Amino acid sequence: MSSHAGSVAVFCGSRMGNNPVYHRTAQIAGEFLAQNSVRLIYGGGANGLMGVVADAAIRAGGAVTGVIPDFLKTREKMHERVSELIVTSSMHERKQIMFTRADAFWVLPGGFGTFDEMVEILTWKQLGRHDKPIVLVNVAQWGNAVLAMLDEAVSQGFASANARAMIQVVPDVASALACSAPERRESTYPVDTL
Ligand SMILES: Nc1ncnc2c1ncn2[C@@H]1O[C@H](COP(=O)(O)O)[C@@H](O)[C@H]1O
Repeated sequence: MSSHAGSVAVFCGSRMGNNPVYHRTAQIAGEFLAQNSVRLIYGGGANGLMGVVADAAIRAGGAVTGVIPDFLKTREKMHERVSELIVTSSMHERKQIMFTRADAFWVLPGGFGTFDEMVEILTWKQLGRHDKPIVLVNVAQWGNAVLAMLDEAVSQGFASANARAMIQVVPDVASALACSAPERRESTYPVDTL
């Protein structure tokens, strides 16, 4: 497994979305990580696509770390069957733990929370706080609008083309794994230096 990440943080929806392909993609992501001995790090809920990824990874015998803030335990239905469950006192702590533990980040279909997580991890990379792969799985073109927003920021002179290139876009999960080899591990920084 040396050519792949040892752990991948998956950002995705706490809802299922309207297209059945999103459910299938989340399932494939969980299975794929497990089959490739890559630990899944995720938000710790059993709801929506987040729950689907975790369930699929668990069923396939994979290692799963869920990281959930105490205030979301009920709302996002804390997953009881993950291999490791971390309950944090805040969203900030959740993000810090997910960031520190992941070797790469996958963005699967999701809503505002997913966008927040994606943009934050991208801006941390832009600021030189890490050099871990960030991969958006653009199944069914779900991410076109958010990608257009990034492109527009470059067109309008508010972001560099280099920063835009810090997020890779792939059509499916298999391609995401191929993009997730660790880059320069030593260049990861603790979030509290941000
Ligand atoms: N502001 C947020 N920062 C980090 N994570 C967040 C935030 N708001 C929601 N989230 C989490 O993201 C996932 C997915 O949310 P969706 O809105 O369904 O995409 C969920 O665990 C939220 O707690």
